[in-house]
Amino acid sequence: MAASTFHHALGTVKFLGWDSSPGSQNGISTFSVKMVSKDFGLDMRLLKRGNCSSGSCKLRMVHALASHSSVADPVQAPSNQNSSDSQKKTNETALILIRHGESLWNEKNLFTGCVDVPLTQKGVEEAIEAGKRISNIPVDMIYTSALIRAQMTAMLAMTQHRRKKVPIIMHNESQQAKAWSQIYSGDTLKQSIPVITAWQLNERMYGELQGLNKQETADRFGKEKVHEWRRSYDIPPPNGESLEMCAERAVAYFKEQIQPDLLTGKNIMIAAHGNSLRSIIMYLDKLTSQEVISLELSTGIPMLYIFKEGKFIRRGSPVAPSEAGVYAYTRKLALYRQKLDEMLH
Ligand SMILES: O=C(O)[C@@H](CO)OP(=O)(O)O
Repeated sequence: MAASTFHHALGTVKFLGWDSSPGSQNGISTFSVKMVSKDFGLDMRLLKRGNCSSGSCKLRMVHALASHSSVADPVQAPSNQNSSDSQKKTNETALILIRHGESLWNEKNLFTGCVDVPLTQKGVEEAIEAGKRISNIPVDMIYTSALIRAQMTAMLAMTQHRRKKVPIIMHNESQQAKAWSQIYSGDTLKQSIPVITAWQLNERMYGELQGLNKQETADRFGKEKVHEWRRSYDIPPPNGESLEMCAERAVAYFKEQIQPDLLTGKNIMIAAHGNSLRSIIMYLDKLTSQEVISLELSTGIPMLYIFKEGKFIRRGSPVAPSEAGVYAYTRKLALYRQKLDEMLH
């Protein structure tokens, strides 16, 4: 069979030739292909049923060695699968934002910023509770900051998800880290959720306020001054980042890395911080620099958006995993939940 290109629900794939040992499992022949799609990259092995000579056969991915891997979730709404025009049909996806649970420095009322502080016991419980609230919402990819409090929150929340996929942190910091963390089972990969960590989603850098007590700082510099440092849009704390500076990197990252994933039909969760999320919400909700001043985010409360036809529709925070309104809101969420119910009962 000559080299040729196929269109598959996962992207365009280029046939490279037969696998060196074209085995046969239950009548299924294997061959190797190279994904052309920039979203998947690298080599992927596909299975094809029956005779391959026609070139019009259906492909099913079983094995991927992609660094930025993603796999079709078998518990997706039917309209999400098996069609080359799935790009058109998957233009409605879920975006979940979660501010991390309470950290040890939140508890002590200290400015934290980019200092890497873990969760308190209460923060652990908040993350678990957040996970319960989103346990029926599909998650294909997770983005977190580089800080442990956001990563703990994402991981603890996912322990509650009914789909029971395993969140796996991608290590792309070096070729070796990437090579050493490869997964060699297609089935295992299908049960995994890639977790991308990015410093751009970190909390705003609080400069010389980091480690200082918020109350003592207010007593020393005045309540108004400290409020200006904490909540104004463009006034930075001493040697730190203003919200505007934080937005420059966090919103740029969202637009360049996360939004393209939403556009290709992936459901995404972002676990990050008070101010990096405030800047992203400012972009999603088109808030002015005046409006964002009064936006406050509680720890461990998930917020749901639906991304549809290029627009972000704020759905609010699911009050409980059983909240009917959230799942009835789109046909896809309702179908996803129904499929989970069928699978788990
Ligand atoms: O200390 C911090 O890093 C942040 C978030 O906890 O505080 P603030 O609410 O002042 O932005």
